[in-house]
Amino acid sequence: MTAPILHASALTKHVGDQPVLNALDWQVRPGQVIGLLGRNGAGKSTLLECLLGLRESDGGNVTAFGEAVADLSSAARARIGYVPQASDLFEWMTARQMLAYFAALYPRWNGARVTQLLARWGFDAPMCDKAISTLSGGEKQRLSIIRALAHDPDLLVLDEPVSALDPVGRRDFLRELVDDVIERGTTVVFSTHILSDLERVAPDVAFLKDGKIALQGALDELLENARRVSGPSALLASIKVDGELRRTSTQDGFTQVITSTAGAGLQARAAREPALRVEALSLEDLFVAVTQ
Ligand SMILES: Nc1ncnc2c1ncn2[C@@H]1O[C@H](COP(=O)(O)OP(=O)(O)OP(=O)(O)O)[C@@H](O)[C@H]1O
Repeated sequence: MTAPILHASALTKHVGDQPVLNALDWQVRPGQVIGLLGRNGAGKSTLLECLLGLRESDGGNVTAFGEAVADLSSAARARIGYVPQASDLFEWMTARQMLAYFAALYPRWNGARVTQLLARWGFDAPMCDKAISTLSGGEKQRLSIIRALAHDPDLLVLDEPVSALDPVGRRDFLRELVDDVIERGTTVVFSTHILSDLERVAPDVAFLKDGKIALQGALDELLENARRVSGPSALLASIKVDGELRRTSTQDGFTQVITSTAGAGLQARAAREPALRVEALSLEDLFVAVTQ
């Protein structure tokens, strides 16, 4: 098996007294495209920052391209593109000046791609010469994405990359991600709350919950196998449900179980027990079941 591009083991991080990452283990392999999901405050940004060595962890090990992220070489850094949740652009510069600054820093800089993206994403000459501080939130987010893609990174990490984009901007970004970035084999990790976007681009999803990756897998397999099983509590108490993620019972004797891996046995049992219902889940159902 190929070596992981990102590898976290027993990664622990507190913010103040609050534990955010709790002995988290995670591997991202070359060419994977993973959507990172979790509730607000689950620690997605903290995790992405720790994975890139932008935030010091309290314990555990993290490597990127086989190197400890706390001491990442400039060659490894040059292989990473990162779009943070909050803008870290040089607000006092113009877009043109900032991109020229980064072009001089990176050994691999795809000027043709930058020109093409600027033109496609509405950065005409006057906009390229405006101070970044005067750009709108969505314009800054597009510029941040262009900067992250400009050096043809092998690993692209995006923290809610479309949060400030309008529907046209989102569609353009997703098209770029699918048709170009993913097509060339770039490894991508991105957090998002927009599940429909994720269903369009990410073959794999990972759910962050209680400081750990609670569930990860190929999105189509998860959706194919996850089920809501419901029926009388007495009946469900007698059934072993593999891959159980969540079980809730009402006072009037009704139980609902969410499972990530409904097997053929459960389906066969449901066919024999009219009181037992087995239903497919949407990604939103699965998100609620895993992260609540
Ligand atoms: N600089 C900080 N000061 C205080 N608390 C912080 C700081 N950064 C993060 N936290 C806390 O750490 C926890 C994880 O935050 P983080 O931003 O990583 O979550 P998230 O999953 O990215 O959230 P969201 O989906 O809302 O962006 C939250 O409870 C947050 O309040």
